[in-house]
Amino acid sequence: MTDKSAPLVGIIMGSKSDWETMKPASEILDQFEIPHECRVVSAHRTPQWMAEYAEQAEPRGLEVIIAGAGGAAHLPGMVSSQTILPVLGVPVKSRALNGLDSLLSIVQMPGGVPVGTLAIGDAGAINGALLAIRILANSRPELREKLHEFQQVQTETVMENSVLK
Ligand SMILES: Nc1c(C(=O)O)ncn1[C@@H]1O[C@H](COP(=O)(O)O)[C@@H](O)[C@H]1O
Repeated sequence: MTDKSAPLVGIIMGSKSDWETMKPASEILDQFEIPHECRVVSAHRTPQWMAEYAEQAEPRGLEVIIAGAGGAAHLPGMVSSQTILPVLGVPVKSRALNGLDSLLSIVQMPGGVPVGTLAIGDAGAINGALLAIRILANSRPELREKLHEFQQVQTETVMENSVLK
């Protein structure tokens, strides 16, 4: 029997300071009632834990990993190199370079080690969660239904507020 509460998505981030950016991803997954976990895992500061996390993710039943990191953001790529799960990278806005460093560190992967790179900041985190849900929805019709509803409500909300003057 499959455990309905076992996490399907792992949200990881290089530092606790990334939580504010990554929290909206967790909120979207909550909204869709997707079991997930949120952990600090760093390629730089906790390399062994990162390797363990990446290697164990698939056997533990995770299906997608969303990895947020800022600055020299090596976490998504290093995790991708040690798992066959889809890894979605969220560049966290850095103080020094506004997240451009994070974006470039995540996006420019060598061929053979894929990371799906999202936008800088919380929009990237939100879309990372929605992409994770779309991936899960490929084999879960009930999730596909929820995604249709989500899009419809979003469109209706924008249309209801479309007249500005
Ligand atoms: N980019 C990485 C990695 C990594 O890629 O492994 N580990 C931590 N960091 C980043 O360092 C920034 C500053 O971290 P602190 O706020 O803890 O100094 C964070 O945005 C984190 O993602």
